[in-house]
Amino acid sequence: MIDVKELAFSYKQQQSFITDLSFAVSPGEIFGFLGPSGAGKSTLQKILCGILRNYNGSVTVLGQEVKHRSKDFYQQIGVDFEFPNLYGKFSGLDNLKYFASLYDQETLDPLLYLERVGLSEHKDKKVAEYSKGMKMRLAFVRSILHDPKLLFLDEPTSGLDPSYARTLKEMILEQKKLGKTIILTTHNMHDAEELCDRVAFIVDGGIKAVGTPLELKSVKTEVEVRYGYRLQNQIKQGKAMLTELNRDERFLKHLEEGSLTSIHTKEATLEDVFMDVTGRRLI
Ligand SMILES: Nc1ncnc2c1ncn2[C@@H]1O[C@H](COP(=O)(O)OP(=O)(O)OP(=O)(O)O)[C@@H](O)[C@H]1O
Repeated sequence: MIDVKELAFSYKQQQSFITDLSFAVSPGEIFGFLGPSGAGKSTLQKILCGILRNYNGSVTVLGQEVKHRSKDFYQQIGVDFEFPNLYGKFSGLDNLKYFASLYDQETLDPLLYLERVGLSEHKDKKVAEYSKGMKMRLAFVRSILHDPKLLFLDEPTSGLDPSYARTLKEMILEQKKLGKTIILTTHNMHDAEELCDRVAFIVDGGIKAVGTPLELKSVKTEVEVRYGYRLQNQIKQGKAMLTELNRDERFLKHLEEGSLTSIHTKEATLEDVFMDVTGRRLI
């Protein structure tokens, strides 16, 4: 679906921002770009969807070199970038009707999808009067309206209230079930873990690691154990590395005496691994 080989890209102010980058995305995958602000996630997305064309190397998307994409390329991809480009003087429904009219193929029913993202009652309101979250939900619907094979989503849930963030995540997973390929940009490790089949760690315009969230986390083998125990009518807490628990005298004593009150492991998060691999925090 996407095949990037030896990609190189410079901004005027930032020469050689991307150098020698190669990766591939299979059909039906949700592939995440995870990285902090300024890492190059949006730049990569803009290259993949044909907005930035002055790159070197090869970027094949849907079988086409994006630099020389054909006219029907945009019929097959959907784009939802962070700052939605919507028409403020049109209503939400009219925005969707207008975008639907740009496509050759039949589109989804705008009313049905406005309802799903909680915008039915605001469908006739001018988009200029929408809140940021309302615009984001509308922009998401716009990106899937023409039933594209490939979706580019840039922070689709950032800043949404939890219930709409959940709705959008369910709709993203629904798109995957329909066989769509999705490139999802995020700096939220929870979203990356919940939604992505594979995740690429992006820093300084490069990919520092790629894998499933489980594979990436399994690199970090040091697991900490925290346990609670009862001592003179008080609950105290102890900790040890899992590999050293069998030599932790306090733990063994309370285990034998039956005075342990809790045990839990603190497993590595994607953010822990991200910091280990890249030396950077996600935010
Ligand atoms: N049009 C541009 N001209 C020059 N430099 C740019 C341009 N757009 C982005 N950059 C620079 O390229 C780098 C990567 O930016 P990019 O927007 O791709 O990062 P990002 O990972 O998407 O960040 P965020 O999470 O904040 O959106 C940054 O240093 C940014 O300043």
